Parts: sequence; C-alpha cells; structure tokens
Amino acid sequence: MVEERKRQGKLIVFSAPSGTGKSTIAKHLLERIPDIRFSVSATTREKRVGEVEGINYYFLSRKDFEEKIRSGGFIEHEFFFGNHYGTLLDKTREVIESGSHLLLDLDVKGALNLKRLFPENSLLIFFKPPSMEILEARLKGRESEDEESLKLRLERARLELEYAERFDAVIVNDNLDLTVETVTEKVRKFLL
Ligand SMILES: Nc1ncnc2c1ncn2[C@@H]1O[C@H](COP(=O)(O)OP(=O)(O)OP(=O)(O)O)[C@@H](O)[C@H]1O
Ligand SMILES: Nc1nc2c(ncn2[C@@H]2O[C@H](COP(=O)(O)O)[C@@H](O)[C@H]2O)c(=O)[nH]1
Repeated sequence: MVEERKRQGKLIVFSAPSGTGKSTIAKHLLERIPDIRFSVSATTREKRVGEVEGINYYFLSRKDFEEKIRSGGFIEHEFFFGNHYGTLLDKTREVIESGSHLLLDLDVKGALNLKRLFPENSLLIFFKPPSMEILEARLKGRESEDEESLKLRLERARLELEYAERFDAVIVNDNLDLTVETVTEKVRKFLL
C-alpha cells in the first residue's frame, strides 16, 4: 500500500517598519482564516504591559537566547533595537508538519532569510505606512516606546522601506478595513 504523505503547512510572513500595523492586521487575518497559526518568536526585549509569555513572545534572558543560537534552536534570528529576536525551529516544524499554516511577523532580513529556506512555500508581504509622519503618530499612540526607542525605530524604518520591492506583495496600510480585505484575499489565493 502506498502511504499518502501529509501536506505541509505554508508560511505567510508579514514585514513592515515597527508601528505600521503588522500585529493589528495579523489579529484580523487569524480571525478570518482559522487554519493559520501565529508564530511566537523568542526575544530578549522587556515585556510590554499586557504582553503574555508564550502568546506574544517567549521572553528569554540574553544568556539563554545566545545558548539557543549556539545549539541551533533558531530557523533565523536577528539583533536590532538592542535585542535579539528569533524564530524557534522546533515550534515552526511542529506546526507546518501538522499541516497548519503559519503566520510570522519578522523584520526584513529575517523575512528574506526565510524566503531563501522556503522559496516555494512562503508568501512575503510588506506593509508600508502611508507616510513617516503617520508612522511616528502610530508609534506614539501605542505608548510603548520611550524617546530613545522611538528614535531607533524611526531610523530603522527608513532602512526597512528600501527592502519593500524584494517582497512578493507590498500593501500600504492606510485604511485598516481595506488592508485586511486585501491581505485576506492574497493569503486565501496563496493557500489554495
Ligand atoms: N490602518 C491603521 N490606521 C490607524 N491606526 C492603525 C492602523 N493599523 C494599525 N494601527 C495602530 O498603529 C499602532 C501600531 O500598530 P501595531 O502594534 O499593530 O504595529 P506593528 O507593525 O505590529 O509594530 P511592531 O513591529 O513594533 O510590533 C497601534 O496602536 C494600532 O492600533
Ligand atoms: N527576524 C526576526 N524579526 C522579528 C522576530 N520577531 C519579531 N520580529 C520583528 O521585531 C520587530 C520589533 O518587534 P517589537 O515586538 O519589539 O515591536 C518587529 O518589526 C518584528 O517584525 C523574529 O523572530 N525574527
């Protein structure tokens, strides 16, 4: 008897300058397509008010994160804003081998590295803010950053925007409802 191989899940990657709206859009997409799971990354940054271990991130000490890098525990990892961020190998494997799809929220370098590892099985979506002024207002409105962190994030935003054209799709996140509609349609097509 020929054993049928289980279909592997696909990877959807969101990237955008910090504060553009990735997490907000992700929340809506996950409500609309239940077959997608959110990839919980590991980070060494401080937990924000309201964030929950294992839901938003796995919050690791710098020592533990660096130990995990050495033992090959990450598919990809990057260091920016003074902290490590990384996608856990075992969690990712578990989800895609179960046949569920995975939504990842990664910086531009992490996203492009993932594309190299999964060229056929990944869709990279880049979100642009309508303008730098609106991006700054969104970051300030979130009340999550101090002056220094705000400055770092806006500086990095300019650099990240230069990577947009390397992505499979680029969407300006102006009107949230419209963005969610557009993304949902693109993702549904990709998952067919
Ligand atoms: N289309 C939109 N119009 C107005 N405000 C928005 C829109 N999308 C997101 N926001 C708001 O902008 C702020 C930043 O959004 P969010 O936290 O989702 O960004 P992010 O890209 O995930 O940031 P980070 O990369 O730092 O996690 C939030 O307060 C969110 O409510
Ligand atoms: N390369 C990776 N980038 C990641 C990962 N997890 C999150 N991120 C990116 O970090 C920034 C900042 O996040 P914040 O929670 O501190 O605001 C954000 O733009 C994410 O896209 C990861 O595992 N790898």
